[in-house]
Amino acid sequence: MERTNPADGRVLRAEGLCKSYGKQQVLLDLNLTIEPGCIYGLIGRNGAGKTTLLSILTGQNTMDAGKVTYGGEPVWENPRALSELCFARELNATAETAQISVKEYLYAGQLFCPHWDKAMADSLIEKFGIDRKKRIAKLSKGQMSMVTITAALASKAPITILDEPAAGLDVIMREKFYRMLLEEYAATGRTFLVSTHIIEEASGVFERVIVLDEGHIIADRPTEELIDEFRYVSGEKTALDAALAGHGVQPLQVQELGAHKMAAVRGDARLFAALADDPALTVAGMNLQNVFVALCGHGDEEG
Ligand SMILES: Nc1ncnc2c1ncn2[C@@H]1O[C@H](COP(=O)(O)OP(=O)(O)OP(=O)(O)O)[C@@H](O)[C@H]1O
Repeated sequence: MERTNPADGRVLRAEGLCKSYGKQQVLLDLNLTIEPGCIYGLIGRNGAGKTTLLSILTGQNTMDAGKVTYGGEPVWENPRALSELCFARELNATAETAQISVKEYLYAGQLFCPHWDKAMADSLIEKFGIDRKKRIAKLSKGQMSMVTITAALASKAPITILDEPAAGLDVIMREKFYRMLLEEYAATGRTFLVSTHIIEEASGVFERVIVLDEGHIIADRPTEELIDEFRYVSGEKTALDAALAGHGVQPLQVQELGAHKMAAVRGDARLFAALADDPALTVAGMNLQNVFVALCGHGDEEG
């Protein structure tokens, strides 16, 4: 299939990014590289700074320190760089754009996005069954998500960023959305950066996952490689504690049920093989959601 709109090797890069709102520091000396031709997932807890990061990457928000470049050029107030980047924000009834109709919203997309694919926008809106004369404010939450997704896909921007695109969608529409994303990616090689809280569902779509926690990126890895660094190890409490201490392992997260204990452990194949060799222990794989909870669930332990 023809790849119509690749980023031609141009990289979106954030270096030393710092951002505060008043006294609240949200991003702390953050570095990130978005390579062309990849689907990235951005995950982080509520308030971790995902939207702030995405808006700074696309020149829609200021930073206090650091720089963001695309193809080596600063992004801020740079029409050439910005024309290659699409940031599809979540719509809501109070957004500035909420009083215009779907048709007007998509027309604005056409004016702002030089690679806009009108036929694709029309076909998606039709497929989603959305009345284009309706004002955005009068759409359901799911329909607002569909309009955002339509604009993101039809923008044909080499780097397309979607902030919580699946939030308002039911499970069937979410599956459909990820299928459309994969099809578009296969056809064009465009880069997508997608933030989501519905982690497990999206994990198969993300080639690479970026975890944002307390202003820092704590993981930026191919999804499978990241998942493979973690295991649940369980067994009788004293046997588990002794084994972990023997290997010098500090568990990330523990759950106890009576004399039984389960620990989320980060390590390598050698450690996991050694733990699996212990007849008193059981070693099991984790999924991306489990890994996220182990990495970012600090401070929320029960008891
Ligand atoms: N314009 C603003 N003025 C003041 N504080 C802000 C502003 N925008 C965001 N914040 C604060 O910055 C922090 C990060 O917000 P942000 O929206 O970037 O997080 P997020 O990871 O996208 O969160 P969520 O997953 O809940 O949408 C939050 O504590 C938020 O209250």
